[in-house]
Amino acid sequence: MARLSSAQDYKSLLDKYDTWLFDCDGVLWQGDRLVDGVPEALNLLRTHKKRILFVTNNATKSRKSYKKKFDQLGLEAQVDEVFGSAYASAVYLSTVMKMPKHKKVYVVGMKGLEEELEEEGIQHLGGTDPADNTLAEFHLKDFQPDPDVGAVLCGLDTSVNYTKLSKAFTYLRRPGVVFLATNIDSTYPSADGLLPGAGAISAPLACALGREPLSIGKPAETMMDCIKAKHQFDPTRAIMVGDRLNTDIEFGNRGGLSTLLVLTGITHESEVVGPHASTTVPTYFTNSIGDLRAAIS
Ligand SMILES: O=C(O)[C@H](O)[C@H](O)COP(=O)(O)O
Ligand SMILES: [Mg+2]
Repeated sequence: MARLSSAQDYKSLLDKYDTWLFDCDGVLWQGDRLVDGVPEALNLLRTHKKRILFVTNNATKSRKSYKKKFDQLGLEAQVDEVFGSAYASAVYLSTVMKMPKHKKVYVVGMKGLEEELEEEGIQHLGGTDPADNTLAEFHLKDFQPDPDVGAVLCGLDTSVNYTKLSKAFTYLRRPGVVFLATNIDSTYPSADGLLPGAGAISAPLACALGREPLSIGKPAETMMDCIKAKHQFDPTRAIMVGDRLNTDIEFGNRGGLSTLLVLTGITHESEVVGPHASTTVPTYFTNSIGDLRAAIS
């Protein structure tokens, strides 16, 4: 593992890698606050004709709504450069699980997840339905489960409540209903600090059921398969830039890519160097992707 520091270090990255995969939360931004130097770093890569892909476990937005966020933040991005765990989950349901068209997904999650399911022609319930977004007492005797629900899909849901968890739990106790999570990140790096992540949304169901969900997002191969279905690239000349060791860096390492860990999100330097360092090791690490500006001649 190498700590990047000199301008030559960053210039050599430009020479070595043609394809750059960027995690979003904690790398490009924290919440809606852009990390300093990101526009210049991305523009530098565009100028050098590098292929750029955005690979996020955040399932609150669809690819189209991510494109709006990029536009609002003044960052160049195309919809087909964005791969979110909401999209990967919808593709998994339609092309890997091949869920029959009459079957439905009960969603514990937000609008972005529903939008991606709709794009893939998958029926869904729950999610942002006002009837499920309530703090009213849940009465099991009054609940008529939809017999066509074939899967429960959990993503980051800032409006999670006991009604949603109870409906999801009831569905998941039925034979053959699949338990899926867009991702199981433990925490979410907001602009003002850490908040519970998507993993904290599916954890209550895993506890109640005594079984874990199948997680689709990084570091799972499903996300890499989703990317490679649209973009062919040489992993030996590709680099994954991320802020979380057990998702981004593990994802890149498993895929045979080089990896660059940045310290603008979840991971602290003490987890990378020193006696308590993680066994998941990046190829390189640096403070911020904004440091890439040193390569601007
Ligand atoms: O809890 C979550 O869903 C994650 O913390 C978050 O959204 C991760 O997004 P990423 O860092 O993969 O862009
Ligand atoms: Mg991140």
